[in-house]
Amino acid sequence: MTEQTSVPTPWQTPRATGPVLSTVSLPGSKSMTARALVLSAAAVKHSSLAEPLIARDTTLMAGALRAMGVGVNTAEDNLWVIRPQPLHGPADIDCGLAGTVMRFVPPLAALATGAVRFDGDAYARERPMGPLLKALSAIGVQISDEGRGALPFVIHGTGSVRGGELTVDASKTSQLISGLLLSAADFDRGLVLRHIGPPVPSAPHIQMTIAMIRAAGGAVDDSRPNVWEVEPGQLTGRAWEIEPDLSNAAPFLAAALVTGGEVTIAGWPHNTTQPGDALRGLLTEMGGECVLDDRGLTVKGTGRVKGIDADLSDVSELTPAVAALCALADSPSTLRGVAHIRGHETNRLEALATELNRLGCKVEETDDGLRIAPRRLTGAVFETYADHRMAQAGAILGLVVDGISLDDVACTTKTLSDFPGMWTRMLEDGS
Ligand SMILES: O=C(O)C1=C[C@@H](OP(=O)(O)O)[C@@H](O)[C@H](O)C1
Ligand SMILES: C=C(OP(=O)(O)O)C(=O)O
Repeated sequence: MTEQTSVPTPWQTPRATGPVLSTVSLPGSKSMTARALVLSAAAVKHSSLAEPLIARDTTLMAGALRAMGVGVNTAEDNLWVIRPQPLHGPADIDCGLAGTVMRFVPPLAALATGAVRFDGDAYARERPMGPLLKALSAIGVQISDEGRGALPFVIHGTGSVRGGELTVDASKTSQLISGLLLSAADFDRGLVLRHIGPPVPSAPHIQMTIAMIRAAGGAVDDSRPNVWEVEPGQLTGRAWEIEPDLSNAAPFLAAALVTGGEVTIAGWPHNTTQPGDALRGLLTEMGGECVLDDRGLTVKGTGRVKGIDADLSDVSELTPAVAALCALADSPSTLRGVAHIRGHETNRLEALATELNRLGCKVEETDDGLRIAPRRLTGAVFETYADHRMAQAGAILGLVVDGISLDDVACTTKTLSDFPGMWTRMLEDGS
């Protein structure tokens, strides 16, 4: 595994000295790696993951499965091998700050025998878990959470889950739907899951879940709006090929936009369920020129960024990078549809407003997003709130604003093992 480049704290983000010209290879998708691991653990035969993401979130996911008895061999960086075993407690699961671990593992743990205890980082205890715990209780799973509806909690598995009809409110996170669907083929009656409430965010991530369950041999009916049905049945093991993480492409492509450079992300898939694919449209609207060809996705900027009015509900994890671009744009922007990112790694709307305002931008939080009026920015410490995407947003700004430093860049290991090294190498390639 690549080690994180040793960097001082605070980290002075590097300033671009000219247009950034680089080709970047990104590690595997966090979301696909997490799903492939869970589906492999629930399968009847062994599976492999080619080019998995090796970063904190996926290492914690591998650890969670191992703790319940699954054979997870990560000795080869580019080929992990998963051997399913009967799931059992007692087990302690560290969720870190990973939404995927805290939402995808509890339904699987409910299929184990014994007690499986979940906890995580300080802020993980603030992230929305109540609706998932309520949903699991409603299908017969015994949970001790002392009424908190949050981490820490214990799932007392009996080796089977009834499943059947279930109604949830997944407006706070799509991961509630994905987590339940990923284990539902192993529930006695499968699952008929119905969402009632404000719209579910991050719809492409649900499509990714469905596509991957089908690829593992599961039967999913998603023909009715807000209803997902998984038939009970056995999942097969398979060879998963993990695509590059397109959400992590955001800061690198943004570098082309703000410096008038040209950045290629190698191996960009031509067909994908990853929400990061929407960067092509977003960055075009913001003034870039995007070309998808055999080399990958190339974004060329002019150095001039246009403000946008955009509903980011499908691609909410891109909000910090897009907000950084908006702060550097030549016209105001409105970002909508992302109220729920107040429950991401930190309250991202509040954090973005605070940090961008600290640099001199004029940012207002709305009910479901941000209004951003660009101003001349001046350098300061950009606080990351342990959030990898806040750190990436700060790094984008630091390319063109003197004197920006991040209080903590190590938080980027959540989804990239060496963001500072990759960022510095991108600038060394040509700028
Ligand atoms: O299922 C997934 O892999 C994810 C779903 C989304 O969560 P929300 O629905 O909470 O936004 C996304 O923001 C997160 O980074 C990854
Ligand atoms: C929201 C995110 O992560 P998580 O999977 O922890 O929810 C993210 O990576 O932007």
